Amino acid sequence: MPVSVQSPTRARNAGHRTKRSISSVSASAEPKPIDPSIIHQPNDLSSVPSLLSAILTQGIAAVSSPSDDASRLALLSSARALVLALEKPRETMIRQCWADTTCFSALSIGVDTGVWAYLGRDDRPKTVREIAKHTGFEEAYLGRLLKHIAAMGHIVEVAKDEYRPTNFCKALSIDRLGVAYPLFTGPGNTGGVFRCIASFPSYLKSTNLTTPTSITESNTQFAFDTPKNFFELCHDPAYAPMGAQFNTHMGAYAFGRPTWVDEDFYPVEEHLLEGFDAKDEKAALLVDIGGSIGHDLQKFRDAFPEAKGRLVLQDLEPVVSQVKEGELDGSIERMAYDFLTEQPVKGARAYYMHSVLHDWPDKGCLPILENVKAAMKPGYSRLLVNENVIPDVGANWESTSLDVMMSCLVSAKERTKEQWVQLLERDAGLKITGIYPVGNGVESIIECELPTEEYEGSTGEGESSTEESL
Ligand SMILES: C[S@@+](CC[C@H](N)C(=O)[O-])C[C@H]1O[C@@H](n2cnc3c(N)ncnc32)[C@H](O)[C@@H]1O
Repeated sequence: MPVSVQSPTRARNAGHRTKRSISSVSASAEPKPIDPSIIHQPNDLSSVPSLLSAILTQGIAAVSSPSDDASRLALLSSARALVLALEKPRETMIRQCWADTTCFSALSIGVDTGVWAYLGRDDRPKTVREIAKHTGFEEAYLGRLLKHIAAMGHIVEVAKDEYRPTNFCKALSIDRLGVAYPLFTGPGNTGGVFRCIASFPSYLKSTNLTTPTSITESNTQFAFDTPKNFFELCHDPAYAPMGAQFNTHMGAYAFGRPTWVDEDFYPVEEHLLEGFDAKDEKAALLVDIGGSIGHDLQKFRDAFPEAKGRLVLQDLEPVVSQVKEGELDGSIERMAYDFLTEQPVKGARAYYMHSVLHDWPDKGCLPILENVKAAMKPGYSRLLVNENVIPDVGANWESTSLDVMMSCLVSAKERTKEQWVQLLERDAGLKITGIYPVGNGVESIIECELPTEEYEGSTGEGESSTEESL
């Protein structure tokens, strides 16, 4: 039975009501309750005509030049907006609360049990009976799960109890992509990353709705009732294989996205290769700090196979030991290293950190930056911070979701340009020499050096010609 809750303001004012006439109610009066009939109205019917016309134009551009990903992304954004505009609030709520969550669970079960690997191994439609036989599922229940996945559009129902894979379903059988699902649902009954997401509203209330900044009392510690932070938890054998899944997931995150070694992104040749001091054969060209299982260094090696100098992958021991022999180019050194301790590789041409500082609140970043600074050679070494620079207006959902995720898991954040200038220049005492963006929702390269004596502070304006798109 619905319970009517009187707001504290209304309760306080009730005794004075007789002193105020209805006509004296002004803009400052309490707003009227929302009319419940809006539940039956589409979310934003008025924007449908303009979205349809944008979709027509963007659709023609995307189809006529399939290699132009910007057109496809613009079309996708309008198509998503159209769905939301047409949906009624009840439909959005049921989709988000029932359909998306159960679909996620079913996808995760399918990854775990090899359903997608079997269905997606070729384009031939397969019966529920056949898939059940190959995966050990009870046929009747698998049929129910597949019906839901088909209703959500991820597989195609070609006949009763018979399905064809989509491109997405096939991709789920690739470990790097599929592993995100069991990472979020968690090993055993631990609840994985979802446990943190589910506890976040209560955690925020417990902190009086303030920005999460505590490294020792983050939402992960609250959710799992542990003193361990997210990364320590990942490496706790009780939660295996969460750590390995997380590292693999990080490799997939960058799948198909622009990378800093692409042409027209960061001037690798001019800023790193030229001027590299190759006289000392032990000289390091690039040190990837918190580099996970080496995907970024491998991309660098693929792009610059002839580049001289050491390429050093640094991460915590359980992470670097996850890299199997032959997985990375033989020239990439693996080094177990805790970045809260002294940096052992001195005077490298470049130190690189990708999605590392976003894991830490400002006060947690400072010791990490101090250790890099102490190893940098003045006038020679560069620090390349590969991170989102959130625009003040019009942020992309990939980066905003990551921002909330960071606050939820590790009390950290994605940063705006102003916040990067504050952290890297004013707090850590580095000099930002350029910010190189490549597109909204994709990490930029923030290039830093040790400040020279003449340096009197900078606005963080970079050399990049596309700086204004930040
Ligand atoms: C979000 S991941 C980014 C990984 C990689 N740079 C990338 O972009 O895919 C952060 C990395 O920092 C590593 N890390 C966390 N604490 C660390 C520490 N104290 N010392 C070294 N690495 C650490 C984690 O193991 C993880 O690989």
